[in-house]
Amino acid sequence: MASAAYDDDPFSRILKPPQNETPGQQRVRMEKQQEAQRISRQIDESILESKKAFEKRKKAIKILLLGQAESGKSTTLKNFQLTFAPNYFRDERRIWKMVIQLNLIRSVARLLQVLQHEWDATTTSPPVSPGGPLSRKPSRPLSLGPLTDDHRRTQMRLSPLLAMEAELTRKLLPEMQTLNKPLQEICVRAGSGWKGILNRVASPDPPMARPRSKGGRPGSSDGRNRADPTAVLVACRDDIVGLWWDEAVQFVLHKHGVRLEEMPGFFLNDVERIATFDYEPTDDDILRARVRTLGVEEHRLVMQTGAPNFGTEWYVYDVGGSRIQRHKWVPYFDDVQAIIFLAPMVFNQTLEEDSTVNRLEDTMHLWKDICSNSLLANATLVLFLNKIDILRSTLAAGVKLNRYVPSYGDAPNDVENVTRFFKDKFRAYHKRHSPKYRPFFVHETSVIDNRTTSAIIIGVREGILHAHLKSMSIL
Ligand SMILES: Nc1nc2c(ncn2[C@@H]2O[C@H](COP(=O)(O)OP(=O)(O)OP(=O)(O)O)[C@@H](O)[C@H]2O)c(=O)[nH]1
Ligand SMILES: [Mg+2]
Repeated sequence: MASAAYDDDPFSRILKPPQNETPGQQRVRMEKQQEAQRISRQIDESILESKKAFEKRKKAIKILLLGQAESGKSTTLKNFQLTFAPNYFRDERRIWKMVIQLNLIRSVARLLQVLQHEWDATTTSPPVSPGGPLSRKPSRPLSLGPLTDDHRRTQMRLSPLLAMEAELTRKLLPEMQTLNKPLQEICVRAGSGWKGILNRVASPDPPMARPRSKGGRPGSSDGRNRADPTAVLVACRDDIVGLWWDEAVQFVLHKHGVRLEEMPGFFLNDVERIATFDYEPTDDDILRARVRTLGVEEHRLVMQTGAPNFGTEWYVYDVGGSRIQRHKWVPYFDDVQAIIFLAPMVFNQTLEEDSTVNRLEDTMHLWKDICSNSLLANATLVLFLNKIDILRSTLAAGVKLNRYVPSYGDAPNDVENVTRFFKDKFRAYHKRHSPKYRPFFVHETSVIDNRTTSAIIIGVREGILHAHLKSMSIL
């Protein structure tokens, strides 16, 4: 009977013990069978786990941060992290310290570049001397412009900083060597483990490198240890401070229309605090640090509130905003509940990737595309009119909006009127181009200010949760 059953069932035939099996062979066969069963159970369990994770993820709320490059997407993500996990950056300060140092070095490099342009341009111009701390000493000018040979000497003393920038960028971003463009920003490819790389490069300062006194020059005879950005920055601190606050230098920057304070990752006002051996970035510093995003990064956040089993898990997707990055956004469109769109209120600048396109014009086009996209028809759109602080300082500096946007006409050139003007424009596009009705949510933000941004984010979270529950007919 047993033999007939084995012959009928193909599985049983496979498992059928061979004829004349010895007890030893039987033991080995049984052990193999048990091992096979254990592996099969393991596979079943992992399939179940993945299914559970998939279901959980389907229930999770997904937010996509969109907007052009430098609009403030990654900074908004940092605000989410700080709002829902106040100690988020505690263990990352060393990494951010290096980013901030590189941001600072980049500003110095840009400053020196402008001075060089001035030297190149003024060799035949009549001298202009607005004076200033560096130009008070009598010295023979090398050029006929406002800059003296004191400025030249400072420029030469700062050259180790530039060498350091090139060296660090090479270490951090080997792929950028091929681009070979001067003054490039630090950028990170999503999922490249960039924090790990930075952590390895940002080795702690050796104890022997600490100065005996403030501003000492340790590490080598002139203190400019080529491998340590902290030591080089400390050694260059007084020169950077002197140059940045020098009246002649400010005059040249103004003359060339360069507002370094509007550059991403601007830390020149904080050199005395940052260029020290004991510097540790604050959360505010980290919010202002600039790292360009390439690709799409997924960040999981777990929140304390929400309906039981619902609304506690959020995924925030941070994307690269430059034009060549935007096609990578689309695969995320059909699975998100909400978009936070960052529209920087910078009306007098052009895109870095295309200097013929005004930033605000690009933002308006992008907003129109997002509003009209049918894959996003059910998503809640939240608009952040960001960089309000920069708008304020631009208007205060006397820059007229109607020079860039003639339709603004003769309305007052102040923050209140300008903001209202843009709000109305964005609202009109939203109404006209959305495939079906949806409410218009807008906030004026300056996402480098965590206190006000946190309050906005908490409100946005409630709004998104509410809309999501409603769409699932839970409310
Ligand atoms: N002053 C000011 N600076 C801001 C504001 N929002 C962002 N920034 C700064 O602008 C720079 C660019 O911000 P990011 O958040 O990196 O921009 P992004 O949209 O992620 O840019 P990509 O990654 O290139 O797409 C950073 O140095 C920020 O600190 C703001 O409201 N005011
Ligand atoms: Mg970014």
